[in-house]
Amino acid sequence: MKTIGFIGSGNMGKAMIGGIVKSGLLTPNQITVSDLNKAALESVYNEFGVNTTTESREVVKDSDIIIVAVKPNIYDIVLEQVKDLIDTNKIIVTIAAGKTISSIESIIGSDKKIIRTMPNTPALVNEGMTAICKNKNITDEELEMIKSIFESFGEAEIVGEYLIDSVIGASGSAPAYVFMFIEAIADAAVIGGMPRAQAYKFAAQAVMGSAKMVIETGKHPGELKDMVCSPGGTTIEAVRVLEEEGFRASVIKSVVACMDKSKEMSK
Ligand SMILES: NC(=O)C1=CN([C@@H]2O[C@H](COP(=O)(O)OP(=O)(O)OC[C@H]3O[C@@H](n4cnc5c(N)ncnc54)[C@H](OP(=O)(O)O)[C@@H]3O)[C@@H](O)[C@H]2O)C=CC1
Ligand SMILES: O=C(O)[C@@H]1CCC=N1
Repeated sequence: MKTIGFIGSGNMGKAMIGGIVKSGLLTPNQITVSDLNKAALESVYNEFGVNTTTESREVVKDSDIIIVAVKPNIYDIVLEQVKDLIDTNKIIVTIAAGKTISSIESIIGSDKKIIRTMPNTPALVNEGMTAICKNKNITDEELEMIKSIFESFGEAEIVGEYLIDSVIGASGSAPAYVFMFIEAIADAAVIGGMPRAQAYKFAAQAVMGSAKMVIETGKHPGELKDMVCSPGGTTIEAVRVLEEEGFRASVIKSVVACMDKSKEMSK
């Protein structure tokens, strides 16, 4: 495996660095990370032992694959600062919402190798979900190699770039809504007298187990829901109130708002 560099080691950069190091796909000395935030840099050094620098240009010089993990609004600034060091052998990997392949090509050149991805923070615990797309300069072997990096901390699928807005709605941003769901279930359990830490454990394990059932049984989520609802029982009462309160409609509306924002950021 080649050397990897990260520009930015915040929430998403750190989750990916942690995922790669814990998987053993690369050793920490094959990874170089830059960040302007010294605390963030210290944190990845202390936890994962990777090489660190405050200079993005060092990252580009030292790495075959460069993952740009800064906020979308400073992507262009960072790329402008390093573009003269990007040759036609290096692979630039983006993870930002709203940064299309053509917008990156317009900064670093359409002759460069570019991969656009959308990962999510569960990468930190080896349960990431990443969508990957590429520009015309990436070979099939390179695409597979990049996919294997993302598979080192979860699942990865190659998609057409037109699907990226849906990916952000379904997996990139989704952990936030799932955490809110877990928090709300736990709040209710606390109302019932359960200690908070125990409530998070019960709610989170129920969400994880349910997700696993969807993936492993292949059954329709509605069928799995029906299996929990005993006639005249407790669950159907919760389902009745969720429907009255517009639970599914509000989730759909929220995810569509997320996708719309992604489209707007891509203009
Ligand atoms: N968070 C998530 O769940 C996901 C995020 N993404 C994408 O990942 C990208 C990063 O998001 P996120 O990790 O949440 O953001 P963070 O703000 O947590 O991380 C970005 C890091 O980059 C640092 N930074 C700022 N400017 C520079 C620079 N010029 N050179 C090097 N480092 C710099 C920031 O420092 P400082 O704090 O001082 O600004 C910060 O530590 C975004 O583009 C986002 O769209 C994609 C999927 C999921
Ligand atoms: O909120 C955001 O814009 C980023 C993209 C997906 C998750 N976080």
